[in-house]
Amino acid sequence: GNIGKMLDFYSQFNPSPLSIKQFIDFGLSACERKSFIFLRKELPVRLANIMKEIHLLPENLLKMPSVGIVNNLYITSFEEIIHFEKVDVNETTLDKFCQALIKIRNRHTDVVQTMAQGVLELKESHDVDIQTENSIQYFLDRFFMSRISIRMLINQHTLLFGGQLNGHSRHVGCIDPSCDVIGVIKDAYENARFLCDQYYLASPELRVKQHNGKFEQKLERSNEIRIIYVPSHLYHMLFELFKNSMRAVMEHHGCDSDNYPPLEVLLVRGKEDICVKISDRGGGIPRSQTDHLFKYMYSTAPQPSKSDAHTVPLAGYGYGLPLSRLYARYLHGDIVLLSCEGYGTDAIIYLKALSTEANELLPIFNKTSSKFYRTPVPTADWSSQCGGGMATRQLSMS
Ligand SMILES: N#Cc1c[nH]c2ncccc12
Repeated sequence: GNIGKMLDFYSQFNPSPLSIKQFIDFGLSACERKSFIFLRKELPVRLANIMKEIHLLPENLLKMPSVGIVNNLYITSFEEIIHFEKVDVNETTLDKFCQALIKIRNRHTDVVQTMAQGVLELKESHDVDIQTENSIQYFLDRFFMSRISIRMLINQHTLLFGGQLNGHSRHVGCIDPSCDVIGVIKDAYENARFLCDQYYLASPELRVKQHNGKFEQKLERSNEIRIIYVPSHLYHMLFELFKNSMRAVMEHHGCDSDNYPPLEVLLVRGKEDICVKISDRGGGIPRSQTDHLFKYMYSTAPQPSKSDAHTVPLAGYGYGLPLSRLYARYLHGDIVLLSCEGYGTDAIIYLKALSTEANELLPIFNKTSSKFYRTPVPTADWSSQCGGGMATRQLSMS
């Protein structure tokens, strides 16, 4: 129908990534009209790009009830936004636009859980082959990244122009131009520790060290490490990693031990990277398992209902790790897990040190992405099957 035509039209455009610097400069000049003109085009472009990709999903997932629900949410929101395409720019339409954005943000609050429910419905109703699993991993990374970016644009506009006064805060929308990384680390640790104490009646201590490679000579002003970043994203990543590290330490050292090895956090500012390394002595995991922690299919298990969620030890894995890695990658950072099975795990959050390099990383709907869903799993080009082959016989001849 008409929606189909509008989707085709807007999905022809590539999303326009913004840098943190552009978010800041735009926010400081704070012109609601310019923001409206940009968003009434950019939001439909980002929505249309990911909506077209939903229809490339493996048939079995696409027909799951929960995926249908999410698809309808996107159609409703897309229709509401393109309504502003032709309106005159005046006080009234600017206010209506803000209200529409808030309504859309609320409508999509539970989309992550609903998609996880869709994956669960698929796991419980079909066998899932490797190709389907690869397509789901590829899609959900792009789908959740697109959602992170759309919510970022909506938050900036509603925070800057939604009427709430900024008070004396120096924040520009949800961006802190001078984010105190150590402060966010301590906040996330204290809140994860609270959950840990509630469940295990104990928790590992925290040791924080920092090395500011930028100020080699000690005489520099302050060697505090501050970056231009989105504190809520940084908090989300740290809170998730601290929960998982604490759970590993408490499960590995048995609940009777009275002193647990502390979590050691190292914060380093380099020329290109800011690193936050969380090291735990929680016994680690085998190398073969590490990848699974970032897999949506592996991380999807019947989630405890809201009521008993707090009884599960710091809640399964869920999508916390894959989502945290997407938050890091959204502004060209990353999260890497390096485990030594039998000893412990290092989790490293990489952030861009330069705000000019911290650009949005956005999925693009095009031939390349479409082809990914159709390409069969490549035939093996490395072999490790032992026994029976000629090579083995030759070896036995020698
Ligand atoms: N994220 C994270 C983790 C941090 N430490 C861990 N130990 C076992 C399994 C996962 C983790």
